[in-house]
Amino acid sequence: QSNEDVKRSGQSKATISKPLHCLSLLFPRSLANSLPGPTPLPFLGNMFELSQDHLPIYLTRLARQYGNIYRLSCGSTTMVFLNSSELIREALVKKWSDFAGRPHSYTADKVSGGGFSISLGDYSEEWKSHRRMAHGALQRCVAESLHCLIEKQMLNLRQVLLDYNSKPVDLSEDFTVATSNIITMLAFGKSYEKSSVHLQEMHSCLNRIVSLWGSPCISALDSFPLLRKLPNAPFTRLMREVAKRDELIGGHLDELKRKKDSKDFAAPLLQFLQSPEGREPKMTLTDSHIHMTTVDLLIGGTETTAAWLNWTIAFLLHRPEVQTKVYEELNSVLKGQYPRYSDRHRLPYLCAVINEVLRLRPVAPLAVPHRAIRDSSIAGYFIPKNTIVIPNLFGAHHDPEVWPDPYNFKPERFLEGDGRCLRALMPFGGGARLCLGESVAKMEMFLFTGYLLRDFQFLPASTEEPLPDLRGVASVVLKAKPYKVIACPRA
Ligand code: HEM
Repeated sequence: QSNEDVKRSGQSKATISKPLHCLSLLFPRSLANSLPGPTPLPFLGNMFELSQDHLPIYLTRLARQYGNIYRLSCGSTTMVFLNSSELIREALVKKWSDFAGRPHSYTADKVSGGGFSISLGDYSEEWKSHRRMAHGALQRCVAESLHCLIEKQMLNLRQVLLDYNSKPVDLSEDFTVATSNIITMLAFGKSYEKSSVHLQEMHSCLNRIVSLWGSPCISALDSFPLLRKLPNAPFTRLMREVAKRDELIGGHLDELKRKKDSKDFAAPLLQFLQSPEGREPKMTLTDSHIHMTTVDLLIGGTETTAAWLNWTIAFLLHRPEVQTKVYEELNSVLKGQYPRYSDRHRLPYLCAVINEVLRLRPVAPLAVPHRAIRDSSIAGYFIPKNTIVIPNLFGAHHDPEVWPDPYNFKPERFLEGDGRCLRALMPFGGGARLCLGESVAKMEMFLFTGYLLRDFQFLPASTEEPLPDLRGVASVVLKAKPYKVIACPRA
């Protein structure tokens, strides 16, 4: 523990009110009490801090006060927040086997199909084999069919934008349709129009699950078990949506099963998941595994990349000269052709823009909570088994020690220096729980921006309206607030 940290935790103690401090001493706190952090209230802990409107920004501010590692509690649960790439790397990468668990929680069990989910499932031999098989299948999709699927979706999206005829429109739903179609093509061999009732039903169901699950009246059930005995309308709604999700996805998978041996069976993910080459010893993927893999990929792979694309356009509206520079680079390198993923090394400025948007708006700003599966340590602090560890990726990406002028959009920072910036960028987390769809997302981001910026100039909706809000709305995914834009076809 550095002198600086000791000083910070001392300052924090001095600022809390005396009666509150005395009260808090009456209640034992479990975790390494040496960790700094705001004083928890009896019973409630730091509920006030945890229910802040834009949690990633608030947590980042706390890091300036308490240091890059601090603790907050909710009921009897203590959470450790990591706010720098160095600390996140120490926990998730260097000590990956200590922090690869997921918290056991009442509500996660209810939404994760009895523990078959990759994203919410705890670390175990079965989980490892399941994840390896899903990863292998996804990598084969990336190598064999993804490029072509993305190109097709980009040409569809191009037509949709041309049909808008330079009218100001909110493109977020069109981006979601494109990213969702890539996953549904991989998983079910199907794509949908924006107007499809089926697509809308699936999206609204998955979105409602994510937003209901993140709501305080539902998370409170994890920390305060007594509340589970009381009626809870949002929780009943959540369970209804989970049942609907399972019915929708189960319907698709049953249809694929029936078609399996027919000529029109085209669902690469399922094919690879069930192929003998990808099989793990001592592991048979059941229907429940396949069902939850599909749910994981649909949830993980739709809103994330779509939200990132929406942020990119928002930043480019604020900085038109960056848009011009990307266009000039595309033109001079590709001479009018569409980019291929293999062109990325020849388009450094475009890649720098992609990375800078990922830095400023990591779309999964607090990743997914980790759990210490054995006693360990971070930055010299003792971290007991079962402690919940939350990587604040947003905070790490705004750490002034690493990123000069951290709140400013400056793609150039990725072109300068010795690669330190790339090492500190962690939008996909790291270690055993690294985002399963990282390679899918990277190809999508590159081709989406390359295609769109080659064909269109994005202009503000009008001179009177303000430019898009860059603060956004933070839930599990960090999204831009709705805004309109003109997609003007390039000559
Ligand atoms: C810009 C796009 C994306 C970003 C920034 C992103 C970021 C993340 C992050 C931060 C995590 C949590 C890592 C942790 O627990 O420490 C995660 C997990 C995950 N992501 Fe992504 N993601 C993106 C796109 C995708 C896509 C396209 C897919 C699927 C095709 C996907 C599937 C998943 C899955 C299944 C997990 C859970 C992994 C596990 O628990 O082992 N993500 N992602």
